[in-house]
Order: sequence, then structure tokens, then C-alpha cells
Amino acid sequence: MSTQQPTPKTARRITPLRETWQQLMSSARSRAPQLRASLIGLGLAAALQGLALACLMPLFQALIPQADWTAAWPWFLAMTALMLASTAVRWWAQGFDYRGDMVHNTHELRTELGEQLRRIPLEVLQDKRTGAVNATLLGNVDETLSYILTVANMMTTALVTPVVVALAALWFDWRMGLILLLVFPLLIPLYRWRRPAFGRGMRMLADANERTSSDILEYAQGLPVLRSACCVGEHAVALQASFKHLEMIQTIGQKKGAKPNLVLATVMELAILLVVFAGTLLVVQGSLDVAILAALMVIVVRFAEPLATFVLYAKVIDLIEAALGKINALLAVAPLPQQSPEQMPKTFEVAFAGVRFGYASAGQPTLRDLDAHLPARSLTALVGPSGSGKTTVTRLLMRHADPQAGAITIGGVDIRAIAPEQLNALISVVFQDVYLFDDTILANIRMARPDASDAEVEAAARAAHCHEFVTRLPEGYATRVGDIGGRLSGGERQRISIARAMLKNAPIVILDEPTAALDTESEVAVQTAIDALVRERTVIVIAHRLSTIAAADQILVIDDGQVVEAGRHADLLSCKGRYARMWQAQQSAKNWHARQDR
Ligand SMILES: Nc1ncnc2c1ncn2[C@@H]1O[C@H](COP(=O)(O)OP(=O)(O)OP(=O)(O)O)[C@@H](O)[C@H]1O
Repeated sequence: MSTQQPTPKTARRITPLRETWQQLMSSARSRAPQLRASLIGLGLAAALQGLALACLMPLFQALIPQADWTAAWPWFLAMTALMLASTAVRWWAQGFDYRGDMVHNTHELRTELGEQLRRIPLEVLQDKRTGAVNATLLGNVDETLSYILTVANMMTTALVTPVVVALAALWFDWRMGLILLLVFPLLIPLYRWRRPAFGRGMRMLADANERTSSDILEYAQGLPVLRSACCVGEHAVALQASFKHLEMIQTIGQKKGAKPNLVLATVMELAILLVVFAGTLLVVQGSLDVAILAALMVIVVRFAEPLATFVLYAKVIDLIEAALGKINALLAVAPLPQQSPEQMPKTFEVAFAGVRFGYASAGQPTLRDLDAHLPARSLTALVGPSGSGKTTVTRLLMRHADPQAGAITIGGVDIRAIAPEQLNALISVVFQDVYLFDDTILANIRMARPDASDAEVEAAARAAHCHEFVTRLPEGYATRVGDIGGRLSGGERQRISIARAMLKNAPIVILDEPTAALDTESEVAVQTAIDALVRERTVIVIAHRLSTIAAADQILVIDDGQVVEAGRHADLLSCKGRYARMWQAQQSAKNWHARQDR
């Protein structure tokens, strides 16, 4: 069964506005009816405003040349009523923002994206840079919903209002109405001409923002390593290059945005001149009422500015579209399929049968028909050259991804039939790099089992040989990890992670070279803690230093994604195969170091 979940790429085509509308409604989630009503309300407000302005024509007719109050006041009243109605509808429609619907909507979308992060296969997530995920959850969500009403308000005022006035003008003078109706459609070809470039520009900008966000995050997180490796400068140059790239994209965007805007502004000026010229000609000929021309002048000048900046608003629509694309791409990643009925294993031996697996981004399969049997309550060590697939074996057991062929079982149950939370509960992992959250030591241990009492946390900490150094900290278990920063040694951090595993009390334990980076003293302390942890459990150890796994119940030598040798340390040595050569090589290196130290 193929379970590779490709990450959908942001669509590269120009999305029709109807599709943008649908996407927008779907991203508005539970507030879609409110958003739809608000957007329709803004259209209605703009139409009412158009009708109100159209009242200027009969009003001016009543006042020019002789002011006739009796004829004028009904129009004045109508205009006032329409303006008030337009304002009231606009106030109501903008309520999506000020009543808190928009903020609720962004919260809802962010929560859903957060839940999606929990569901999507970890292999897919590992392919994404942290900054990119951060940009989607923060920036893209805000970009989608925060500006929508402001833009919709501007666009309806720029488009709907003039069209309504032009239609009304047909009633008073069909020629002027026609000229106005011909002038406004000028916008459409111009908009269609520029939109693809805007769309591309906005997607490039979204990508560049995402890249810069990831680069900044990685630079900040990697500063300690970069400083120790004396390459802060080089990476600062790389970060600067990322800023430069962003600047370039923004510059292109500005150029692309500024020019059509100027063209449109110029076209609008010319259009006003055309209306004045045609109107004046008709007035001079005596076939147009000067009052109508005067009213139209007031109205057209009123439109000129919103119309001239219309293309600029269209740019924001493209920004919204690019953000929607990123959000939808993340939401579209399907979780790994679950087999039914769900089952819970009763025993905890682990078996890999004909497992074939390749990472989506790699051309070659990483595991090739791998078979292995790990008896319950035994310790199995995975050894082999770097890149041979040891970590991948453990990742598949934790279901970061599913194999393309074969099956992995726990107690005879296919792990695809075990509910994800239950599978998580069955396995504890102790990695070489321990991630501690910026919280108290107590909370950091307790996250393995949130319902554990303080006493249970302390018991796990004692068993993992943490209690002594934790009680020496300024506030003991209540000490915040962030407050003591780097004061915890590698071995101490490692023991906290072992305490987590102790507290979790899972029947299967994965140890991913937990002592590899430790000095001898820390290693002894951590090894003692590990010995306590692994008792009576099914344990998988990834080890490079073969001396640490000489006592394993079973050693699996993995090479090029296959188990090439299996057995106990002594048996494998006597076979004089791959393991024996690796052992020899490590012993020689050790002896060489010992001679150098003398
Ligand atoms: N997320 C990934 N995407 C694509 N390829 C990957 C990914 N993770 C690992 N690989 C590749 O899969 C192969 C096996 O990697 P794996 O980490 O399982 O090896 P390993 O034996 O644990 O290596 P090491 O001992 O160096 O940790 C390597 O070629 C590696 O580059």
C-alpha cells in the first residue's frame, strides 16, 4: 500500500475570482455565513451610495438655473435617506471585523492548522522548514482574513458605485450614461492584463517571506553551533542573501504594481476629460442640460481616486489568494490511512516483514525488503554504516510514514490497525538530542504522562538518576528550563528525557544513540539510568560504538536498507563477517587513541 503523501504545491495558475470567493468562504469556516453576508452588504452599501449620488442629477436640475426648493427638497431627502442607508449597511457589514468574527475566524483556522500538524505524517512535516510552517500559521492566516473587508469595501466602492451611477445617468441622458458605461469597462482589460503578473508576484513574495522566515529561525537557533564552528559570518552572509532575495522580490512587486497603477490613474484622468469634453459639446449644442453635466462632474471626480487605485486593491486579492494557497496546501495533506477494525496488541514483540520504504524526496528506496524479529522483553541493537537505514527503521515503527510494501507488527497486530494515540503510548524514545520545552523541569518530565502526580514524576526522576541534580537547582523541580538555559549538561538533559520515558512506562523503548555525545562520566550516569529504563521492555538501540551493545540479546547489522547479519555479539564475531570487520576497525581505532594518549 503506497502511503507517500505528496505535499500539494501552491497552484501556479491564476485562480478565477469565483474560485477565490469559494476558497475564501471555505477558509471562513464557521463564520462563512457572516462573511458572505458582510461582503454582500458591502456591495449593497456601494449600490445605495451610487443611487444617492445619482440623486445629484435631478437635484442640480431643480437648482440650476433657478433654485426651485419645492422641486429640490424631495431629491435632497431621497439622497440623504440613501446615504444614511448606505452608511448603516456599511457599518453593519464591517461588523465582521469589529464584532470579533474575523479574529474568531483566524483563531479557528489557526487551531485547525495546529490540529493538522498533529495529524499529518511526520515524514511530510520533517520535509517542511519550521519557519515555513510558522509563516503559514501566523502570516498566511492573518493575510487571508484581516484585510478582506477593507479590500472588499474599497473594491465595491470603486466598481459598484460608478456602475450604478452610470445606469442612473442613462435615465437622465442616455448619451452621457453610455459614455460613463464605456469608460468603466476600461478597467477590466487593464485588470486582466496585469492580474497574472500580480498573482505571480504575490506568490513569489509569499515564497520569499516563507524562506526568509525559515532562514531567520534557523540562524537564531543555530547561533551557538555557528559560533562554536566560527562560521557565524558565513551564515550571516547567507541570511543577508536571503534578505537580498526578499528585497529583490519586493522591488519587482513594486515595479509591477506601480506602473499599471500609474497607467490606470492616467486613463482615468483622460476618461474624466472625455466626459467633460463630450458633456461640454452637448451643452454647447443645446442638447444636454447644464445641470446634468455639473452633477456628473461632481460624481466623476468623486470616483476618479478609488478607480485609479483599483489595481492596487487587486494586488491585495492576489496576496490573499497566495496565502489561501499555502493554507489549503497544508490542510490538504492527508493523515496516514488507518486499518479497521482498530486493534490493541496484547504482547510486545516487534516484527518487520518484507518492509520496503523510500522517502518521497529520495529517488532510491532506503529500506529494501527488510525482515527482522525483535522478541518481547529483549534488547536488539541496530548497527551499520551511516545512512544504511537504522533511524528509518525506528521511524517506521513510530509510524512517521508507512512502508510502500511489507508490514510492521507489534504483538502480531499491524501498526496501521493501532490507533495513533495508542501506538504513541506503546513506544518511548530517547534521542541523542534532547528537546526540553521552556517550562519547569516538573512539566518537562510530566509531559510523558500529563495525569501523573508530583510523586510519580519524582519517582521517575529518581529512577532516571535526575533527582540529585534537580534538587540542587535554584527552585528544584519548579525551575524553568529557560531560566537556567545552558546550565544543564548533556548528560543531565539526557537523564530528564529518560525520566520522561520512565514515567511513560511504555512497553517498547527506542534508544537513538543516547550516550553518543556524552563524556565518560555522564555516559556512566546515563547508562545506569538506561539500564533501569530498559528492564523488562522490548528495546531497540541504535548504536555506532559497538562496545555499548556487546551484551545485546540480538544485533542486527543493517547495510543498504537490509539486514545482512543477525545474532549475538560473540556469534557475529565468530562469523568473521561485516560485524566482525566493524568491531575490528573500532578496536584498532581505540587502541590507536590509547597509544596517542600515552
Ligand atoms: N527525511 C528524509 N528525506 C529523504 N531522505 C532521507 C530522509 N531521512 C533520511 N534519509 C536518507 O535515508 C537514508 C537512511 O537514513 P537513516 O537516517 O535511516 O540512516 P542511519 O543508518 O540512521 O544513518 P546514521 O547512522 O548516520 O544516523 C540516508 O541516505 C538518508 O540520507
